[in-house]
Amino acid sequence: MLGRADSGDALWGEGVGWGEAWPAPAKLNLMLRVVGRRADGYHELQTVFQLIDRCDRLWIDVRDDGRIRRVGDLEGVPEQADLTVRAALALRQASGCALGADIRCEKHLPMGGGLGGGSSDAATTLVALNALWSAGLSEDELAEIALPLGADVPVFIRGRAAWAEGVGERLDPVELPEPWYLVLTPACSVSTKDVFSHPDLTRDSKLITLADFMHGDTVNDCLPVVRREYPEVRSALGLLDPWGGRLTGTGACVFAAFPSESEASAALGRMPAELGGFVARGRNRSPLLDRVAAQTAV
Ligand SMILES: C[C@@](CO)(OP(=O)(O)O)[C@H](O)COP(=O)(O)OP(=O)(O)OC[C@H]1O[C@@H](n2ccc(N)nc2=O)[C@H](O)[C@@H]1O
Ligand SMILES: Nc1ncnc2c1ncn2[C@@H]1O[C@H](COP(=O)(O)OP(=O)(O)O)[C@@H](O)[C@H]1O
Repeated sequence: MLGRADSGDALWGEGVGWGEAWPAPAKLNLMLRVVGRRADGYHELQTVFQLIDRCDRLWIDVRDDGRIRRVGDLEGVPEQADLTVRAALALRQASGCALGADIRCEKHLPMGGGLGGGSSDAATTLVALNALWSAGLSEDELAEIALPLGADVPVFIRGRAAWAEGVGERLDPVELPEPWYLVLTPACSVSTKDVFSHPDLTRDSKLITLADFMHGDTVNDCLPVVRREYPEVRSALGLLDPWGGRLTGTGACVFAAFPSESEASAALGRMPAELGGFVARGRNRSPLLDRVAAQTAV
């Protein structure tokens, strides 16, 4: 888990030189309703995704020998289970490309935090390799390959803040305010699978509209279960009470919105020193879209 003292904060914005890195931004779920369950066990959701300017960074070298390799380790994730490797294999299969890749991922996003880091790494790998291999797949085709890798991967392929339905594959871009967020990263990892299989999870929320959300309906149906099962999340949320703290996805991260960076930073400064957290800006457009445009212009 990365704390606030992390010197390698990966943000994007004015004056940030990306070099050869491919950004993989985090997301927040600004609300999340569980509105049904499909025959295959997956849950139907309504959610609003917004990107934030906190990113993992990937470096990818094309190989001529067709091998796909992860460079470096990721604690608890074997190479063949790594979503970057699985994404590259899926793209190679779908495109029939004979090339390979060495993939290095510099993690800045906590795993199992509800920030979608692994999903974003997978999406960035798909988008980057589609360009680097000149595979020529469309955005729709990439989104189709993305979904079996994880319900959250398509939104990172599209790279836009979105109103989402289904399991997250039906996406409508939305223009939202772009506040500053204080994100707290409790020292625990929440399993998405465990939350969705919990007997007490609400699974029949009524459908709402984008207008309802805009008027302040920001319920997260996973919250009661996560708050009960994970004391670290419960206490982090309590700390954000004065600013209306929310859970992102199935957690473990919690967040609150502020009108300015200085107010968000001041609130972070009031948090216990041992609790990890960071300040990031909400974004409606992913830096990945600019990075791929720069690549294809070369
Ligand atoms: C809940 C959300 C909201 O954005 O975020 P996270 O908190 O995980 O970041 C996502 O829908 C998560 O997407 P993702 O993390 O890609 O989940 P997946 O790997 O596809 O699913 C992990 C497991 O959770 C369950 N699952 C997931 C999504 C869903 N709509 N219904 C489910 O029942 C399934 O048991 C699945 O095997
Ligand atoms: N490159 C990767 N980065 C992060 N997690 C990965 C990666 N590859 C596989 N995983 C697995 O995916 C799980 C979910 O990761 P992540 O997307 O970061 O969390 P969340 O779905 O809660 O937002 C991790 O706990 C890990 O086991």
